[in-house]
Amino acid sequence: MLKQGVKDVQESDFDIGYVTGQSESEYFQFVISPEAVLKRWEYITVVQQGRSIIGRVEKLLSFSDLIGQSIDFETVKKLNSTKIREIVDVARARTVGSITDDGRVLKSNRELIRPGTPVRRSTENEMKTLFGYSEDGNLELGSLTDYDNVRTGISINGMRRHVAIMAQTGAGKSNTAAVLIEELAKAGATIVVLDPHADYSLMKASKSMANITKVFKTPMSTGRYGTELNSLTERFSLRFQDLEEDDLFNIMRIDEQWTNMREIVRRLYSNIKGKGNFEDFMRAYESMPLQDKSKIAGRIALLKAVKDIFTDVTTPVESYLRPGQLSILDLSGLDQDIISYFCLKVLDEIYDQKTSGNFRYPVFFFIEEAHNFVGRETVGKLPLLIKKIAAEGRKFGTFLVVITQRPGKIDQDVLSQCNSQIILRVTNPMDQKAIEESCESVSESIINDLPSLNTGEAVLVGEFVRFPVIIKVRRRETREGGGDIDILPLMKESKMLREKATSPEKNRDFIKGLV
Ligand SMILES: Nc1ncnc2c1ncn2[C@@H]1O[C@H](COP(=O)(O)OP(=O)(O)OP(=O)(O)O)[C@@H](O)[C@H]1O
Repeated sequence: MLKQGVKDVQESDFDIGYVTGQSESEYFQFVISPEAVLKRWEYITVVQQGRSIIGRVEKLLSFSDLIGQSIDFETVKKLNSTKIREIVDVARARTVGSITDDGRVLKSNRELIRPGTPVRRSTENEMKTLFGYSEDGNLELGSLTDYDNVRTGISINGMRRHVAIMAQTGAGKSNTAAVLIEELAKAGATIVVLDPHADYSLMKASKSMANITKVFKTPMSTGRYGTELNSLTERFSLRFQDLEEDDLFNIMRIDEQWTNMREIVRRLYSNIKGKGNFEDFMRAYESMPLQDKSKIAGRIALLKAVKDIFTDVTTPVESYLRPGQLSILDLSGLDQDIISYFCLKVLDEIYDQKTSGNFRYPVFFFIEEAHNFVGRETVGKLPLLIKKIAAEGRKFGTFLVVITQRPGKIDQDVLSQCNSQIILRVTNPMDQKAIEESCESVSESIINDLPSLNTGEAVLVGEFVRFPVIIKVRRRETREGGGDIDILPLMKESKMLREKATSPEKNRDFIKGLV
């Protein structure tokens, strides 16, 4: 940014303010030069004993002694027409870190910042030193907000802990998760994505990812695939005779209290288990006494509705767990019980491979809509397994990336096991509270920033960054599966169809038909 009237000189060369009032090592305030235009979240520097201390502007205030709260309209008008200028602009900044004169980066500042110390805008180089991205051991996620040239990211080593991606709907969660998947995949990670709305399946359609991606879907998938991609997907299937009784109860939604129903199904299945397929099961059902048949008829209908997912083989773990492979499980079109059953199978098989040492490479599980898999009140084997992975998984090189639009609804133990967070816009106070309570490194000031983030802007906090930082996440390179629909042209089209259908000619024809 150039100072007015001074050509070719960066404004960062000038003092734009002076530290005033009471300051601490973490916070300080400064009076702003009337010529300077400063925005929230800009970075500023004070130099003390050869060390550059970088701060982030968190609050901007403007004061006037003359134009006080009870002043009337006419007086303000008169004052405005005079040359009297006594307004004072003040900024409050939080220190982020400091850079020593030999270029070392220090995480915190322990020195007092004295009143009267000059303040200047931070230079791009200082920003790059503090937040910059270097090829080695980093994943580039975007650039520093308002500093497009400062590419920034997270440390791969920081990914040795679980990560939470949280945002309200439409704030850019899926795009952020896709960027993280792309970056991890480039670095050679083995990734498994549980994708309830087929938001990620189109990653397979991108040149850069096509060879390393496998999309598994069921015949019930409602994902928006093109014909060319459809042929590249693989079928995910289950062998009916491999189901446990509990699995069958879950699929047929027979809760524990329905003991009679459970007993009938148990009897029916005990003759088939391990041997007979879905058709055998249905034949056995048809030959049951009418009294028993009618008791479970509704539940049989539920099972019939998902019969297409059953074949004679269960998709083997080797097909979705391969070094460096991105496996996307398209779970669209299935209801939550079946989704949970599928995911339990997949996670259980993979975790088994990891804990037994059969698969050496780090595995990242991306769980979209995680509050539906491991909610505060969700019970069952799947939430138990996810909680186990959250508690112990990292010892075996198994890492979770939980993605949710309802942080307040996800199991709080799982959330608190995530040592790094990517938080996009969140305005719901309950969700903000849940984030603040479960995430150690999230401060009140970060929570206050969340509602004002633009789409795609994210706060990164925790183990994978040196300092909490607000970035603009880059757009995903791969195609979106579930982005916002452009409704305007569709509404125009439906209006046209409506007009056509209700045109005077149509009406005339209709009335003619009546007489
Ligand atoms: N970093 C970004 N820059 C520009 N546009 C973005 C960015 N991230 C997301 N968008 C756009 O914002 C819209 C919503 O993004 P996205 O689907 O990622 O949000 P979401 O939080 O996952 O929403 P939902 O909960 O509805 O799935 C999309 O149209 C997407 O293209």
